[in-house]
Amino acid sequence: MAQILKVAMPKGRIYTKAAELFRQAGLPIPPDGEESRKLVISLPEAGMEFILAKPVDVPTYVEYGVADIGIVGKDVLLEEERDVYELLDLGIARCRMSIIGLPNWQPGIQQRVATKYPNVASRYFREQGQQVEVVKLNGSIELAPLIGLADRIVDMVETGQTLKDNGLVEMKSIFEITSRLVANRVSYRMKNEQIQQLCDRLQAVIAEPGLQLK
Ligand SMILES: Nc1ncnc2c1ncn2[C@@H]1O[C@H](COP(=O)(O)OP(=O)(O)OP(=O)(O)O)[C@@H](O)[C@H]1O
Ligand SMILES: O=P(O)(O)OC[C@H]1O[C@H](OP(=O)(O)OP(=O)(O)O)[C@H](O)[C@@H]1O
Repeated sequence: MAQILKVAMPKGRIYTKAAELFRQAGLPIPPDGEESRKLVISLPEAGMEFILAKPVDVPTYVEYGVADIGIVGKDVLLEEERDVYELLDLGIARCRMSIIGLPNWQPGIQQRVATKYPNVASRYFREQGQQVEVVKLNGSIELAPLIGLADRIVDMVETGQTLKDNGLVEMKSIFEITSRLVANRVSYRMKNEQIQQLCDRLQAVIAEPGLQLK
């Protein structure tokens, strides 16, 4: 009898797209239950358990092995730098991480950058040889240049609507972002057959031409 495979799923934007991918791959997935507050959903007949987590916490659960595998945005992987094994680019929840500013931005003596991704931003500007002060915010990042907290931000851009509505411009795209399937290193060895099977099924769907999950 196979062991239970524990899957950390991010609540929010990624969930709906990941759930659709699982369905198309013929894999079990709990419904996108807005009406339920249940966070651990067992599907014993399928040999799986789903842990519904805050997206940023998925790599933590996987690194500690309380989840065997997880789905998470590349942005979070770059920021958190958890020791997990990246198995598959799912190609869903596609967006980009960009440097954004006011249209008239000029480099000043003191440069301040606001972001939800302080590690990624600090690394990026250091590599560029630019001295900037990085300020961590937790949301509505576009506010920062509008109200004078920072002269630029590092944030996600998908449709560009948020930028447009706030009169900001995308100065440079620094990373293409998609969601990834990650595994705990020990689980990957101990539950290799189950994980590989799931991976193969997802891979088959991702490889289908004309797949509309983006
Ligand atoms: N337009 C977008 N803006 C931000 N993230 C996006 C966008 N499109 C896709 N993503 C992906 O979705 C993930 C964010 O999902 P979501 O917005 O549900 O969570 P969150 O804002 O991190 O969580 P919470 O709202 O609980 O703090 C990102 O990590 C990224 O990989
Ligand atoms: O290019 P767009 O399609 O407009 O998407 C980008 C916006 O979406 C995200 O914000 P989110 O909705 O997660 O809110 P938050 O800023 O409060 O995190 C992101 O931080 C941008 O603000």
